[in-house]
Amino acid sequence: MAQYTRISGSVGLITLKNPPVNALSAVVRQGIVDSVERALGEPEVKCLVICGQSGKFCGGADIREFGKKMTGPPLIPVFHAIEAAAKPVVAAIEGIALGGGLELALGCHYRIAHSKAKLGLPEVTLGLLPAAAGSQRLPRLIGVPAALDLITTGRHVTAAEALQLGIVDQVTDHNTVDAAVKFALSVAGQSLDARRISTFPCPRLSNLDAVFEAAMQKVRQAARGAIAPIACVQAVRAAATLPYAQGLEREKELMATLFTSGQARALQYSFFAQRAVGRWSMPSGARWDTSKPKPIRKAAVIGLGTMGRGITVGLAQAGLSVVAVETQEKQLMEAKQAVSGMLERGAKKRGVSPPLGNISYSSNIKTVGDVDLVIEAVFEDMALKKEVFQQLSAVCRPGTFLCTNTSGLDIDDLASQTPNPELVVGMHFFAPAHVMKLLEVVYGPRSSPQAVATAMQLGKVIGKVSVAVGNCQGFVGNRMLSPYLSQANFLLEEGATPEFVDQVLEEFGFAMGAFRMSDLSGLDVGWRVRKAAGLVVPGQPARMRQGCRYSPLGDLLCEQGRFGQKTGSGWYQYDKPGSRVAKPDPWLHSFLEEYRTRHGLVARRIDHQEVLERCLYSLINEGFRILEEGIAAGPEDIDVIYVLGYSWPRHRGGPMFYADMVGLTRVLERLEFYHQAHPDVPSLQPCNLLRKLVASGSPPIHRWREVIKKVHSQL
Ligand SMILES: C/C=C(\C)C(=O)SCCNC(=O)CCNC(=O)[C@H](O)C(C)(C)COP(=O)(O)OP(=O)(O)OC[C@H]1O[C@@H](n2cnc3c(N)ncnc32)[C@H](O)[C@@H]1OP(=O)(O)O
Repeated sequence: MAQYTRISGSVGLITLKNPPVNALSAVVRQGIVDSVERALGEPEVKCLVICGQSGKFCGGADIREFGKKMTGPPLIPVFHAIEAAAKPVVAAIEGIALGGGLELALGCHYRIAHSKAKLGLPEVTLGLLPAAAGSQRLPRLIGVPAALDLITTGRHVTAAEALQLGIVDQVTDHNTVDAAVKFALSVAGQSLDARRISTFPCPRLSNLDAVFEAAMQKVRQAARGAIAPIACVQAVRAAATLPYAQGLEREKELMATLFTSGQARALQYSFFAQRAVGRWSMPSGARWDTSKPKPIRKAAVIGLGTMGRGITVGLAQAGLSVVAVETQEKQLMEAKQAVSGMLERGAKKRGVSPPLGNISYSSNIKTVGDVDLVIEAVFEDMALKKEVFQQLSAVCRPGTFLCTNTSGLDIDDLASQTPNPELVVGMHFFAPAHVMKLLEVVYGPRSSPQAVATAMQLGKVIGKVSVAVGNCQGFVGNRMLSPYLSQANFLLEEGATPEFVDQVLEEFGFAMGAFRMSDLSGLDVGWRVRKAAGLVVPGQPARMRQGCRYSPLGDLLCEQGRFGQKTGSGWYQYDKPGSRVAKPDPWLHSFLEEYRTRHGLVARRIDHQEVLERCLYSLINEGFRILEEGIAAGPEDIDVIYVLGYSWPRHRGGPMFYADMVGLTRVLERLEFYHQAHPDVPSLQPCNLLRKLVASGSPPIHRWREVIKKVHSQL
C-alpha cells in the first residue's frame, strides 16, 4: 500500500509500504494515485514528499506481477500525475531507487538521496527496458551518453555519482525524509515549469549518429545474443530524436517485443532462481530455515596458489580476520605480494582503504589453532589434501569447520581423515575466486546441517551466490560438463573442427566454446584426472573404456605437450605461451585427419543443429540425473551454477530452463535419436526422470519438484 500522512501541517507524506523492497504492486500504484489526489485537494498542503518504509525507497515494478493479468493503474499515468502536480513533489531516496523506483523519482520534481542510497535502471538485466518513461526522462535529465551507460548496463550508482550526474538534487548523511520535508517546504510556492523532466529537450549531441553506432556495437559485442540491451539503445535514440510523446510510443513498442520474449522470461526466472538457491535443503530433510549457521570471525586459508590467494582476498575484503598459510617461504612471500596488490587494486576501485591488516601470513600450519573455519586450497591432489586434513585435525581447536576447495574430489573420503567428519564440507570456488560470484557448497553424507549452513552463510558474507549440492564426481557443474566435452570430442572424431563446434556454441551465447574454454583452463587438468582414474593408457589410444566410447584426443594432445593457452598450443595455436588469441591450427587439422584414418573413421558433414543438440542435450540429461539422484535439490540450483559458473547465457535461463523452453518431449526424442545412433555413449541415453516428466505431461519447470519428490519416494 501507500500510506498518506500529514507532517508539519503543510507537507503531505506518501510512504510506500510493500515489504521487502516496496515494489510498485497494483495496490501501491493505486495508493500513490489516491494519495497524490488527496494531497492536491487539501488546501493546507503546500508540498509532498514520497518515501519508502524501512529505509528502502523502492525496488521498482513488482516482478512477481509480470506475466499475470494487469490490475491497478499503469505506471506511466501514475508518474505523469505526479509530474503534473501543481505542488512540488520531492522523492526522499533511502536505500534503493531501482527501475520503476527511480522512474517514480524522475516523475517527481526534486530528488534528495541518502549518501548510502543506490540508484539505477536495472530493467535490462530482466530482459526489459525502463519502460515507465525512464528511457525517455533519464537522457533528458543527464544527457545521452550517461543515460546510455546506465540503461544498457543496468548498473547501480552511488548517491555521490547520482549527484555528479545530475540525477539527484541533494545528498544527505542525515534523516532523508526530514531533509526532503525541509527541502520541499523551501521550494513550496515556486514555479515548477523548469522541474518537469518530460518537458526538457534532450541535450543535443553534434555526433549523435556516431554515439549511437558506437553504443550499438558495444552492446552487440557484450550481449551474446541478448536483445534487451539493443532495445535499450533504440529507446534512448528515440528520446534523443523524437518529441517526448512519440518517444514514449517507441518505448512502448520496444517493450511489447521484449516483454513477450522468451529472454525476459528466462532472465526473470534467473533473478528468482538466484534468490531461491539460498533456501537450500538436503535429502536428509535439513533445511536453510532450521539449520543455524555459526558466526565466522576468523578463518584460515591453507595453500596460496591462484585459488588460495583469491579466497584470501575475498575473506579479507568482507572484513574477516584471515590466517593465510603457505609452507614454502618463497611462495609465501610471492603470495603476500600478490594478495596485497589485489587488495590495493580492489580498494582503489571502491574508493576505500585496502584491508591489508586483516591478514596474517604464516608458513606454519600450527598458527591456525584459533580460527573458526579453515579453507584448504592446496593442489588438487587427494593424497596431499588428506595429509593437510590430518594435520588440521591435530592443530585446530574442537568445533573448527574444515572446508576444502576442490572442483570434484570426494568430500567424504577427505572427511574420513578427521575425527569429526560432520564439520567437513566442500567449498568449490571458481577462478578468479575473489571475482566469480558462484560457490558450490558440497555436503558429504556425514556433513552436519550446521556445517552446510555455516559455509552457505560465509559464502553470502563474501558476496557469493552459494548453491548447496551433494557429493559426487565433479559435483554439479563439472559433472554436467563432462558429457558436454565428450560430445565435443566425438564430433571432432566424426568430422567437425574445433572452430566449427566453438562457433556454434558461441552463437548460442557461451562466452567461449568447448575447445577455447578447455585451452584456457589447461588441457592437462583433465588429463591428470583421467590418468588418476586409470583412463589414460599411454601409447594405446583405444576408443573404448569399460565398454563405452572414449575419445583419447585430449590425451594425445597432452602427450605432445599441448596444454592450451599456457603452452601456446592446444586445440588452437597461439602466438606465444600465455597469449589469448586462438587461431585455427593446420597441424591440428592434419592430426585429426591422421587420427580418423588410423581408426577407420570417415569424416562426415556435421551441421549446426547436431553440434548444439548433442553437446547441450547430453549436458541437460546429466542435469536430470543429478536431480533424480538428489545431488541438486531443484532445477534452479543447476541453472544458477551454469549461469554464474559456466558462462551459460543468462538470457537462456540455464540448461534446465532451456530444456523446459525447448520442450521436454523434444529433448527426449532427440536424445533417443542420438542414443540410437551412438548406443555406446551412455550419456545420450535419456534418464529416468526426463522420461517420467514427459510421461507426466511435461509440467512447467516450477512444478518439476513435485515429480522429483514422487520419483524419490518410489526409490
Ligand atoms: C518495466 C519494468 C520496470 C518498471 C521495473 O521496475 S523492473 C524491476 C526493476 N527492479 C529491479 O530489477 C530490482 C530487483 N531487485 C534487486 O536488485 C534486489 O532485490 C535489491 C537490490 C532490491 C535488494 O537486494 P537484497 O537486499 O540483496 O535482497 P534480495 O535480492 O534477496 O531481495 C529480497 C527479496 O525481495 C524480492 N524482490 C526484490 N526486488 C523485487 C521486485 N522488484 N519485485 C518483487 N520482488 C522483489 C526478492 O525476490 C527477494 O525475495 P525472495 O525471492 O527471496 O522471496
